[in-house]
Amino acid sequence: DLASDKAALLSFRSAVGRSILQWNPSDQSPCNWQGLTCESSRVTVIRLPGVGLIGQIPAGVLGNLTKLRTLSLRFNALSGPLPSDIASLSELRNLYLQGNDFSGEIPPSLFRLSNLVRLNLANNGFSGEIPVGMNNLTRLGTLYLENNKLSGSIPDFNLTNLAQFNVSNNQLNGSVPVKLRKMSSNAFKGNLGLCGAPVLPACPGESALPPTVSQSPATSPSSRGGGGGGGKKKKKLSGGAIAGIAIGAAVGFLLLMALLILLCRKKSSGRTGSLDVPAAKPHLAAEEGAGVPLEKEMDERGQTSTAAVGAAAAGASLAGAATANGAKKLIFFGGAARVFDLEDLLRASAEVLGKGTFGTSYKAVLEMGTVVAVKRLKDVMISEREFREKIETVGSMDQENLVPLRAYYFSKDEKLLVYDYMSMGSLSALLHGNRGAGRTPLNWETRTGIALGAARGIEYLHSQGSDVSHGNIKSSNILLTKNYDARVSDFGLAALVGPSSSPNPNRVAGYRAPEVTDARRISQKADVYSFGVLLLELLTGKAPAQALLNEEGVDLPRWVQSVVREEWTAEVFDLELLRYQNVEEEMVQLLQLAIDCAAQYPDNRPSMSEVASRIEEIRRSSLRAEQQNDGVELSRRTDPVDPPSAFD
Ligand SMILES: Nc1ncnc2c1ncn2[C@@H]1O[C@H](COP(=O)(O)OP(=O)(O)OP(=O)(O)O)[C@@H](O)[C@H]1O
Repeated sequence: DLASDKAALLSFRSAVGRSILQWNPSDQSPCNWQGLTCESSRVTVIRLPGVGLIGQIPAGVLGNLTKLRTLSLRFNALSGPLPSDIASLSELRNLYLQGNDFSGEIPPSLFRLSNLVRLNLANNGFSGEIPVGMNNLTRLGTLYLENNKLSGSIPDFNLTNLAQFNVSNNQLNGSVPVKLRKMSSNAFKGNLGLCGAPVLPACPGESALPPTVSQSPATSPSSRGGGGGGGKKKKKLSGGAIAGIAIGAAVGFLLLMALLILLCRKKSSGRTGSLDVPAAKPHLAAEEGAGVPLEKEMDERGQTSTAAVGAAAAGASLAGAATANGAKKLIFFGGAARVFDLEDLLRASAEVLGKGTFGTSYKAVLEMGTVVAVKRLKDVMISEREFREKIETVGSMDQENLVPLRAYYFSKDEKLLVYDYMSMGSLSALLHGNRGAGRTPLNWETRTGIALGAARGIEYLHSQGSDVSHGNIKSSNILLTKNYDARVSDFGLAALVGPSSSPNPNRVAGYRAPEVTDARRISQKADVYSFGVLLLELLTGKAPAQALLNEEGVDLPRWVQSVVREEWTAEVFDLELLRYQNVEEEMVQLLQLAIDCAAQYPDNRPSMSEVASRIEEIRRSSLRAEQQNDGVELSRRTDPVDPPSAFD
């Protein structure tokens, strides 16, 4: 009953939180104590993330809280073994203990908790093997065990609901069970002895083995200690054979990569360039011939000479760009200074930025050092007059959160759009591009600033008329200046191109509102939905379904709603945001706004101006929270230097 819950909590407090938890023992009920939730006069939720709990949880304490459904003690300094009486918490659904100093084995009794849905033991010092008993947790959807000292092989899990899984940075070895190989490759990295999953080395003799048989440590590619254990002598591979297999596999892999790169280069020398560009730094034409002058490519139109292919690999080109027939000129918008002409543009060296719905985008570095982004449109079916009319409308849109269209070129064969080059790339690249060690985390202030900028850009577009919408809001269309100011790109282009170029359903699937069945029938409310998904992406750090090439994404609105329904709101946030404890309230407010935007029925979604003012208010309130808590560091990144712009 509640009295025994209270007694257990007080024992817990005196063991690990005496000076931290301001729980008043003379209160009759513990239900109003910090971090607790009660239901039907029992404690059902303990949520004490990052409050400074320290020490060992004694046995016989937590086990008394028999109605507990959620226990979150993440990011504290709890140590020692996990008490085995946790097994008495038969109603427990969510156990979050990541970011502590727990040690010892994962207690097998944990696997009696058959209601467990989420188990996060990451970033601790757990050792020993992952118990096979995990298979009893049939409802388990999340299992995070990364950054521990777990050894042995991964048991052959048969958990049908498991959607989130990570065992990276342990000491595991052997073959990754077949059912887990669909998980992201990041889930297994940092375990020198694992094989079989994407990116990991292939398991030696894999094809000869039944796919679910785990490799013994002695046969894993990097087994330590010479494979002495086991005692089974038959067919044991010699050290030489293992080395041979490993070298063979490595050489094979390198050859495959070389072949792929060659294919990609061939592709990028074609008329329309290629998406598959190496992540090359900008090249000036003068620099060791790394970039290809556009003009040269123009002369060689249609021909894929070896020289062009080779050069295009380092600095791709606007191959086959405009036939500069003298009469045609670059048309500049507004008051933009005509600092270069078509000739300059064609002589610039170019690098493919990517291939999108409307064509291929290039970064072009002009001889005078000016950098611009050039979009080469494909499938423009409308007449020249119509094109000029429509592009004039796009060019006249002038708002600080839009990527300005500076100029265009129109000829029968070629349509080019010239934009300011955004040096920090897209929000998509920033969020998902480099999750490795060298990554600078994106702080709360920067994220909300980007959200606000993007919202204002879209709000401006919507203010141009009730039938004006963007139609393709997604994180790769939110570009960033050197100060991380957001600029919306790709607006107004849908009207220029033919039906075959309407946004590829697969590439926008994760952002598309449920009512949009024809990608060309877009609306302002559909933009709001896409923006809601973008907010969820900013908050969770997860990519929406199909937003990233080669990587699975998440149906963000559905996922977030399911987590929030289970009162686990705090768990949706990107780990990088968890350090900003003082703005938790604002994070939840922004999450609520995202959910409102992604409402199923268009009429229930707010307008973009309401969205922008709600973000503004959230930012104001974060600022107040920050000022009250000036111990928390919310410093901005060091600003990198932009290349010179022609239009500053
Ligand atoms: N002005 C620009 N400055 C810097 N990078 C840009 C610029 N315009 C586009 N890019 C980058 O070039 C790449 C290709 O962009 P593009 O707009 O052609 O396609 P997309 O945004 O990937 O897809 P879609 O056309 O479906 O929106 C993207 O990574 C984008 O971030």
